[in-house]
Amino acid sequence: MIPVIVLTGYLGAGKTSLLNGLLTRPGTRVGVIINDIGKINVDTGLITGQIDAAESIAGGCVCCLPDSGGLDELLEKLAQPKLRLDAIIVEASGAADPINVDRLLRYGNAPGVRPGGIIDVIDAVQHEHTVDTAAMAPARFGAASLVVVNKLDMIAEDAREATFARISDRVRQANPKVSIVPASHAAIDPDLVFDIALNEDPADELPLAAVSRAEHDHTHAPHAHAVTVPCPEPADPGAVLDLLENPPANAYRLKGHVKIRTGTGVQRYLINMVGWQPHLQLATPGSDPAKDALVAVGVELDEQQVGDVLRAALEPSNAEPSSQDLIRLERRLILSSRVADEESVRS
Ligand SMILES: Nc1nc2c(ncn2[C@@H]2O[C@H](COP(=O)(O)OP(=O)(O)OP(=O)(O)O)[C@@H](O)[C@H]2O)c(=O)[nH]1
Repeated sequence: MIPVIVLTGYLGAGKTSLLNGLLTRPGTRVGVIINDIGKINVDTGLITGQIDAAESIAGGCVCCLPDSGGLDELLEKLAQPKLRLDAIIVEASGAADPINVDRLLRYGNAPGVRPGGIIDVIDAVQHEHTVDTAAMAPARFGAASLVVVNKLDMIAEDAREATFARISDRVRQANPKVSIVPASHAAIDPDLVFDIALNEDPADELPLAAVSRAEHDHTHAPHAHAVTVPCPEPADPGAVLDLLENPPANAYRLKGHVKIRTGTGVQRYLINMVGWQPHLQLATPGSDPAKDALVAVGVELDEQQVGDVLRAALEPSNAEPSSQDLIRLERRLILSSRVADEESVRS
């Protein structure tokens, strides 16, 4: 399933800049949906990286669509196997409310896609005059999976750290567990957001990867780190679900194939968790059980601690799983296969 990553942020916060940064890393085939309200046109050159497929939602804000119909249609188009996309990025308009965008994605029905996180971009200079002006922290942060505090280059050097800390505190009032990264020119490490599939240019793509990789290495964006823990033997479903419900600090993503003991024997699953939103499906056909492993990706990961937490969750288990944990597993699979069913599962 293709992850759908949504960029939100107040007008001028740096969404297009962030998108451009993500697109400078060929190796991953990326589709883009622009919510232009007639303003941005993919052809104007504002988007400078390599896009493998593009669509646009014009004439209105994505979050004000009467239902997810419009967005679902575009996602379905981009999810066609012939496009071979690895990720779809939706740049919402500056007017879009992340809460509504989150609702659209959760209750959408586009086949072949899964949530890939909502990245909310904050303009560190204007934030407290535009978005965060009331006593309560803005509710919009509750829907974000990653918050990028941008334009820190425009803050005096001696005030930068304090500004980042102040804004982070406000964000955490609405969303205590969200990942927050500092940025200038909206530069974040693309590895944090999606998998960089290759370190070399694919034969049929523009041979730009080497150049842009070199550029990327000079952006000074905080680097994403990965911690990998192999899963050669079946683990207990309860332990794995506990991990997904309470992932280690700063682990923005968890992904990988794992073996889990179920009521009917051992089953292999593909796990994809982004910003505390877990997605579970049966293992990808053709994937090699000998390479099963779980990978945590994040900025400023405590590698030892994260490794210990993952190892504990993946501890080989010979015990029969409890019926309660099997129900939890089933429920998680249903929620992942059709997020729109969440309400019916709850009731
Ligand atoms: N100095 C500085 N300028 C920035 C930074 N990020 C973005 N900009 C500039 O701010 C302006 C707005 O950036 P965009 O990336 O277009 O912002 P946006 O959120 O896509 O804007 P809208 O689509 O109009 O809502 C552009 O001129 C960018 O070059 C930054 O971190 N530092």
